Amino acid sequence: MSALLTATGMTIWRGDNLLVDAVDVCVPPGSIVQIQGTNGSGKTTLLKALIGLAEYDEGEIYWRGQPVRKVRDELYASLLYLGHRAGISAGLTPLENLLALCPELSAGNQGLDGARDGARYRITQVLDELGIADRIDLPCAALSAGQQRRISLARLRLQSALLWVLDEPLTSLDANGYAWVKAQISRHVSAGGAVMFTTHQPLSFDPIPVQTILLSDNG
Ligand SMILES: Nc1ncnc2c1ncn2[C@@H]1O[C@H](COP(=O)(O)OP(=O)(O)OP(=O)(O)O)[C@@H](O)[C@H]1O
Repeated sequence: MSALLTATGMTIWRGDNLLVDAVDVCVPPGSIVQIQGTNGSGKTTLLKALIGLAEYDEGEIYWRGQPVRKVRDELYASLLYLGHRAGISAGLTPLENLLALCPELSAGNQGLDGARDGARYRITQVLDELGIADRIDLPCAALSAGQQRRISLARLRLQSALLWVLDEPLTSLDANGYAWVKAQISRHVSAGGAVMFTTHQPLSFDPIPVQTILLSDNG
């Protein structure tokens, strides 16, 4: 099956540092790609460059075989990106944050009680899986770092997207959270989706193979 995202010769300088040196990337449907490296090795920079959120010096990026600059909207329509930070508003509740972050839930008929109740029901179910359903109406500022991370990760169950791009998705999580994220990734790729993420440590998803892009300290 043809690849979703591919890139050839990705080269990224930051100041005098060659962070990423002629790296090739291929993300087919049903695959897991991990970008691994130490602190400061360029993982986030490469991940963001691949989806148009950071500049790069050399390389070609393609979405489904088309130069990405011509089909960027198609890439974004198929993308779920979770950044390094939780990306939620501290003054809003988990429910409010997730309604805002999940277009499928917030679009259209939020003025109608039935639609709002349906969205709340779906969000409550996912937060229950994550062990934080009882926090649904508290301001996120009152939640721990790991709980805030879980709010952000709930999007993996609430949004529908072919390609997940996750920057250090296991940050701040305990063993249960870690297992939940791994299960979501396995489920997604088993259903034909693809996942690309950054990590400090290599992760295993047996029996699903993982492709590793290893960045060295200075690219
Ligand atoms: N806009 C920029 N200008 C100058 N240096 C930058 C810029 N962006 C990133 N860097 C540098 O590039 C290096 C790589 O940063 P990056 O965030 O990609 O690393 P990382 O591998 O994701 O690190 P960590 O594991 O700590 O999150 C760092 O030394 C950082 O300071």
